[in-house]
Amino acid sequence: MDAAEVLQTVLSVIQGGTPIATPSSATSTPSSSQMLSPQGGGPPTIPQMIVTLLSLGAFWDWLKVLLVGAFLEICRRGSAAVWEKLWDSVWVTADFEWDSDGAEWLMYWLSQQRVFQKARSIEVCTWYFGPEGVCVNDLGDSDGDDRNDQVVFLPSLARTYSLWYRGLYLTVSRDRVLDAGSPWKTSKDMLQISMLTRDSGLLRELLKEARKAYKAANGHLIDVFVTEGTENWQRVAAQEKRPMSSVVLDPGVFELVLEDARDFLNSRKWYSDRGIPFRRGYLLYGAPGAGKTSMIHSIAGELGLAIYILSLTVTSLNDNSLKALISHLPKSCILLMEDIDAAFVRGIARRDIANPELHLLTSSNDDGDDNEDSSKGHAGRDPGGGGHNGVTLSGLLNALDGIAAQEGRILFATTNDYAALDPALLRPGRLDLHIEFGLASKHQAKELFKRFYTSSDAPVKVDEEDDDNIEDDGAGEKNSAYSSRTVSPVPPPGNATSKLLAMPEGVKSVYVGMTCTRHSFQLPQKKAAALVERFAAAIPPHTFSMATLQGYLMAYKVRPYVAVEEAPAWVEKKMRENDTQAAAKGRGSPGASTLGKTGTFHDVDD
Ligand SMILES: Nc1ncnc2c1ncn2[C@@H]1O[C@H](COP(=O)(O)OP(=O)(O)OP(=O)(O)O)[C@@H](O)[C@H]1O
Repeated sequence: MDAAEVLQTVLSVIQGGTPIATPSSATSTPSSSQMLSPQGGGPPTIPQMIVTLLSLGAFWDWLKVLLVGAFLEICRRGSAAVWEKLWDSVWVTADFEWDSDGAEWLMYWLSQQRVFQKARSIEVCTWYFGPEGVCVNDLGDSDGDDRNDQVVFLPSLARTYSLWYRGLYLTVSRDRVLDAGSPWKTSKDMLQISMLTRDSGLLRELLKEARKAYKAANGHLIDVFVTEGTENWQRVAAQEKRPMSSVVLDPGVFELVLEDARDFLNSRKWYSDRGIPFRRGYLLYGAPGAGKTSMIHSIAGELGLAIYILSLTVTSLNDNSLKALISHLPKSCILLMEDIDAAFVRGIARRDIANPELHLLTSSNDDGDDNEDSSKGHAGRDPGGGGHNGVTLSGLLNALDGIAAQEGRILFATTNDYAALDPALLRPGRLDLHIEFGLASKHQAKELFKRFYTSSDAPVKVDEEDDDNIEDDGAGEKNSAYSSRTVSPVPPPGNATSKLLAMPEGVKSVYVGMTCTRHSFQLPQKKAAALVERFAAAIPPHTFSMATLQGYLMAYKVRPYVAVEEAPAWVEKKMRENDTQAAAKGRGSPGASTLGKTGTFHDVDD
């Protein structure tokens, strides 16, 4: 009986009929079909079929093939598993997403390794420098200052680099894999590092070393994050730390905030012992251009904290995403909400969108005292001229101090309009310390002047002798054609600075703003002291913002004498402008450049 016959028999049995007779079965002596047929001529029973199958020689051949195949497959899989186990036992491997911090540290570490510097296959990138640009190299033919000349060397895709670390064999590879988490089936790059050792602690050591080297290289920078999508943070920049001395405030203000924040960061246990949420909030309010943002930047540098900037006016933001964003903050960081009043005026919905019939947003889903706070003085305030997002005041309050709010974060909120803020937001626990920033005081004007002309990293050398040649009335400087608004089209000859500003004869100066030809100017101490006093005397206190004064001095970057000389005229002109503006707007009396009602400032420029 051949295989076709057996198959036919089996099929007919399955179909419940009698076996189909084949020509061979019709002619031959008792065939399989006959054997399978019960004596009564009905369909064969299952035991009969089994007996028949076992009696077939081909069946045993098939069985042998099957068993050998199964055995070989088991061996293959077993050996693969054993090999994998063996491999795992001698290698320690770690995978990093390409845009993760770990990958960044390792990339920096790798960029310092000779093997990588000498690698013969490498990806050269001229547009991606990484958020910190720490892996940036120049090609050796420039001083490296020009970003256009710089490149970054990345490991090539799907290539493995081998090197030695503390005498251990190490491989690094970069691969592109399918992003399992992405609904769009996008791919992502992964950095894999494997070390030939059984001690996973060594990989941790390597990571620590890479992080330390990276941080050391970044010691002068602070990380700045913004929201990515609506629930995640993305690092967008690493900015140079701003020296504390560059923010000129009245004595003690900067120190007060800095020490308070420092003290807070060191008091985690104190807070937890007393069951107080470990969070601190500062509100910096006052005149535009008074140094609020500058101070936050500088404090972040002093404390070594990253800044997370959250704009409440983003239209895609809602209560849930706000909560998610705040709960995704790291343990210690600065959360910056700039112009928080703008959120109230333009973006934030003061009605609870879940309960639109509520005219005033109450915090019944928050905690008790907000009810009372929220109802003070803000009823009927128009939520603003459109652009609403889904953030409600209670959503904001919850996000700031609800259960999910991150512990250890420092919140800095800034506003130019203190009165626009809801009292619920201002209460201790949310914004604990409110610091007012006024227009420039005499002290600030003096310090700003000193900062311009007496301290600089790369001063233009002016020795006493040269300096003495500059007449104190600034006549020498006056002709230097170095000014923001009055530029002589054809500068007087023989002046190095002026040459750079030279324009073809007959062509009028067409620009306003500041030109920059020399980096800085350094006055000798004794001259500086005298000029500082004269400058401060010319500037009326609490009349101009620091940004305005800075703008003025920028126009006289290398002409301190003229800056002092022309200050009274400039002040007069500015005051006049301001009066005209105030009169035009019909808001306030002439000279309304000074502090208005509490918390609201008007600068002559603003
Ligand atoms: N107190 C200050 N000391 C030094 N520079 C200052 C000071 N205030 C303002 N400036 C300068 O003015 C410019 C604007 O400052 P900054 O952005 O810090 O002001 P702000 O108070 O945050 O303004 P706004 O409320 O409009 O955001 C910056 O270039 C900064 O260097």
